[in-house]
Amino acid sequence: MNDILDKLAATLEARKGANPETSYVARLYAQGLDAILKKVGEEAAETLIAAKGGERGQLVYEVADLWFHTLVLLASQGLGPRDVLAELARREGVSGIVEKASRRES
Ligand SMILES: N=c1c2ncn([C@@H]3O[C@H](COP(=O)(O)OP(=O)(O)OP(=O)(O)O)[C@@H](O)[C@H]3O)c2ncn1[C@@H]1O[C@H](COP(=O)(O)O)[C@@H](O)[C@H]1O
Repeated sequence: MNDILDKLAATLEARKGANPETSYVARLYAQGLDAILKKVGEEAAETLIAAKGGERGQLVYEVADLWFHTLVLLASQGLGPRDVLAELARREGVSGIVEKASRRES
């Protein structure tokens, strides 16, 4: 399942030297962080609308757009999906309720 994430991450890295005329990703990089953040925000909003609309296929489509743009954001910051997967792995098995309570104690 991570194959596609690794492949996409490699493509996003390679696009750092690509032509913004021919590459959507290179265009986003060239537009800068605020433009990438704007797309992440838009895709998050479209995900909310899709979820409220109740059409499962549309929700998957919008979440794919959201994940894609967050991967562009990570790449722009020198990060990648493996960093996020490592964080999720670190959290694995720790209940959110327990984790939140431990934050209050410290
Ligand atoms: N997975 C994606 C992917 N998902 C979504 N998108 C693009 O993200 C944009 C989403 O924008 P919106 O949904 O807001 O639609 P829009 O209104 O057309 O967009 P805007 O005019 O608002 O920018 C569209 O242009 C989609 O085509 C993607 N573009 C590229 N990829 C991957 O990135 C690779 C590199 O792409 P290029 O850099 O373009 O070669 C591709 O081979 C794909 O694997």
